[in-house]
Amino acid sequence: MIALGCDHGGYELKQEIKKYLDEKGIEYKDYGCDSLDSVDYPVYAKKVAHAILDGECEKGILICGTGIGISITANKIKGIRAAVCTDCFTAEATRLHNDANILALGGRVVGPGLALKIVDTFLNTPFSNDERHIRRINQIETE
Ligand SMILES: O=C[C@H](O)[C@H](O)[C@H](O)COP(=O)(O)O
Repeated sequence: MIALGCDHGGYELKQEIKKYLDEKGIEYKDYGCDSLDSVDYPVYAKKVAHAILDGECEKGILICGTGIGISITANKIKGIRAAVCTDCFTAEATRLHNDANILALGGRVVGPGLALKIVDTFLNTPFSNDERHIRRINQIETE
């Protein structure tokens, strides 16, 4: 199950991502927002982060205008590793190396074509389980 969340700056891209996940038969839960009306991104970052930490969802996708505010918020929560990605290389690397559990996207930065490829890469790349990456992730968690 994938947790989705956005603010008004990410709403349109979230709709595209939902269509894509429907086509692929990937289950998701949408934690809002539900329109283009102006809202505060921390609300949705926290909902998605807690859905992952509570075990309701395995991974999350958060979208705001840039992906930055929403990822900063999510990364304040222990156990969350949110990565802003604007390309597929980074999306793959953050799964392999950082075991990122949230993909953050900028609805005002990436177009839907690229965004869907980034989503696909993020969701389909497993963590490497490499000892050096586990060691480093553990150092993040103990800070
Ligand atoms: O990092 C923050 C996000 O990009 C927000 O989506 C953005 O700040 C919203 O801006 P505005 O309220 O001007 O639409």
